[in-house]
Amino acid sequence: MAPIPGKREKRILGTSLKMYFDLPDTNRYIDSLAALAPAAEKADLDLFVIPDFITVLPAKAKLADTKVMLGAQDCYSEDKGAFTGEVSPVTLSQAGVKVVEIGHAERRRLFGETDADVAKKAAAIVKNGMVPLVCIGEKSKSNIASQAVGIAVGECKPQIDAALSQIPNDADVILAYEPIWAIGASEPAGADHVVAVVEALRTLLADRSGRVRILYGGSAKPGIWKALAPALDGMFLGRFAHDPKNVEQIIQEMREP
Ligand SMILES: O=C[C@H](O)COP(=O)(O)O
Repeated sequence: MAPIPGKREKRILGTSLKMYFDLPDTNRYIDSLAALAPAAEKADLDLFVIPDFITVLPAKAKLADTKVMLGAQDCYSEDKGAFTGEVSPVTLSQAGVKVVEIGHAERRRLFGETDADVAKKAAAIVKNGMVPLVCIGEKSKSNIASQAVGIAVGECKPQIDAALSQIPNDADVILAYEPIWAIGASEPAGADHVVAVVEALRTLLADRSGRVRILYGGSAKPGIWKALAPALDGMFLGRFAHDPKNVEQIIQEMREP
């Protein structure tokens, strides 16, 4: 069903733990996030957490009595076969994963993930009943503010086109707009830039009938949501979620007025 003009999607907040925590720390972290589930529900917010593969199953057990969605940091594009070291989307789905992150800047840069890989993985994720969380973003920061939005949209468009090319028009998708220069930085991208880019990206998505939610990621932290809220559906946290108090604070900031 096409979105009703002016109607906002349910807000969504989540974090990827990347490879920051060891096993005991990840388990402790999942416990603390589970404890925030009632606050997220009260704020009418979807909350998700993406641990490493090893912790997916214990995390599923810890989150069983909550509505916190479980994610995975990657998956392979085939369901089964001779693909040593890869993780099947079938297995992830069976393990309780609802959201699978693909195309993160670190995977593109360090592990050679391409737009074509992202497209195949998105198809496999949707086929297995999960939602692709597709990371997009421009590589460099333009010094000329008036050109920065156009450059960003120009780099994000082929990433989006590829990710959506192999999935049905009515499939739900989450996009995480993460300017690469803002990932792992001390400060997030400026809200004016993010809002302008995301508004432009939404016009490219107008023909989709499935639910599209767009998150901001890249040094996202407490205090920035209000300025992003007019254009964004949520935030994708990294390091600044490591202290659960920050997540708690952001949940409060994201409550509908
Ligand atoms: O997956 C999360 C993003 O890459 C942002 O990470 P960061 O907030 O640590 O920069």
